[in-house]
Amino acid sequence: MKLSEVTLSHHYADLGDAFGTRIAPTPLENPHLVHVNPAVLQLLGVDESEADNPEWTQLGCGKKLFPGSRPFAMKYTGHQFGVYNPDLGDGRALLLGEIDNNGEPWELHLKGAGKTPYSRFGDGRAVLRSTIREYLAGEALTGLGIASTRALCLVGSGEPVVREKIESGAMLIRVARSHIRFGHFEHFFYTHQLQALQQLIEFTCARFLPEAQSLPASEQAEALLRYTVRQTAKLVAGWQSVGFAHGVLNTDNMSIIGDTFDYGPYGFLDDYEPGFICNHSDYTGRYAFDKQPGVALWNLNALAHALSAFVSTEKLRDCLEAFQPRLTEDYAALMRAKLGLQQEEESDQQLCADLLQLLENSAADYTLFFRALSHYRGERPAEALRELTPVGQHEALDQWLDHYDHRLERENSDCQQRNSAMLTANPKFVLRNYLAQKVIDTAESGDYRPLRTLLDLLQSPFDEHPHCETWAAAPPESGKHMPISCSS
Ligand SMILES: Nc1ncnc2c1ncn2[C@@H]1O[C@H](COP(=O)(O)OP(=O)(O)OP(=O)(O)O)[C@@H](O)[C@H]1O
Repeated sequence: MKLSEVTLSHHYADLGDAFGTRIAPTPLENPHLVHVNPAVLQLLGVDESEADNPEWTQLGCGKKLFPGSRPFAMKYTGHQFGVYNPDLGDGRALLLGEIDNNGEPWELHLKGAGKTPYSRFGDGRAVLRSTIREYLAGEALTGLGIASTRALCLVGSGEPVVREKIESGAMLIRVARSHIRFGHFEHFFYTHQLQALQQLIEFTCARFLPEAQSLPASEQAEALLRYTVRQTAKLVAGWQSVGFAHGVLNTDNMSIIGDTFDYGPYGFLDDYEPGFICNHSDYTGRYAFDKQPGVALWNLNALAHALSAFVSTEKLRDCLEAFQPRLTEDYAALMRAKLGLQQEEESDQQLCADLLQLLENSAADYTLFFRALSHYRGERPAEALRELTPVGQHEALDQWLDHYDHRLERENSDCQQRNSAMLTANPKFVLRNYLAQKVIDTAESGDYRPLRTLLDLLQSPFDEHPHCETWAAAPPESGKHMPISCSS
């Protein structure tokens, strides 16, 4: 379809006033188009050639609305760093409505759209730096096969926005099948609005669990929790396998359908460091990389608590108990693929744990090591792998490779086929923070070409892209552990 044929409909906003507030965006001053995402246009059923349509500037800066759009700030609450905050909601974003692509609805959400009743002390704005980070991350996770919200377009402006320093305001249109967070359910539970809570459960089930639609309320709520537990386990398994740390896993940043949601101070691992804390403001390491599975379960507990109005404690517990085994199974399958193992053996878990220990002891680059292992053909010395580990760890590396060789013998797989399969499981390009910062720096000086290059690489991170080797390199020491704060 052409851009001119797009009409938005409203299902969430039509649930009623208890769910949020209708409010128009506050347009950005002096807007200019930074990027339109052809891959997302395709998702929405809009012609890719429409990426060149000048209308995006006005649509993406809040000046012009899509036909049918009735912008809506959603009300939600949530637990932030373990503490319940009743005052949350879309404080700088608006649900514009949804596009139906052949029966598949996609919601459009304008981020940075100005103040709403839920802005508290905020200015309702987002800055170019943080919108670029969100734009890149959505493509990076999607490219790696991990569920994520994505961005349709990004608009910059000449509007000054005060953060730690003066930055420029920007807006992006976020696209997702749903913007419902755990915190939406918590809001209705903690304010004792049980009828609205039931409405929300019914709405979510109708969208994502049609088989549960005709069930009574209690069974719908239980089915929903089971579904979210499953989706969240799959999501976290994906994060842990690629070395992604979200940074702010508050319950208002947890999507009910298991998308990676709200990109703030996230980070991909450079050196393999399980305790990696990417959020500069996370003083206790609550959201450290290796804490994510436990925190996700904590958040699921908070969701379960919100559903306790309808579901018995025994049933809630039963749903939650499915999380750990599901996560372990999904993670093991992903790690087997990274190691080129097709069959499943009990000892694989140990083989994987030993490798991770070796990587940790070596402070080896997580992505580069697995990519190099994808080219391994049993050679000794394994030069490419040795280059990624310090001399003092070479003996341990050889020992691990001996075990790996034995395991591969039992697989009896063809080496070339294994290498090819591993190259589709171990990316060459990940969104390292120093790369994100590099394109932000150039974008802030008005040059968006590096941003476009990085987006292309992240959309096909398993391909070789031979002319882009520098984008695959490990960061210089100064590019590791960049202090990324929540400010956005
Ligand atoms: N500049 C701002 N102005 C107004 N409200 C804000 C601002 N920044 C954050 N908020 C609000 O503070 C709360 C927590 O913010 P958080 O950074 O988790 O979300 P966000 O990045 O603004 O949005 P989202 O979760 O939709 O991606 C949310 O209610 C959010 O709307």
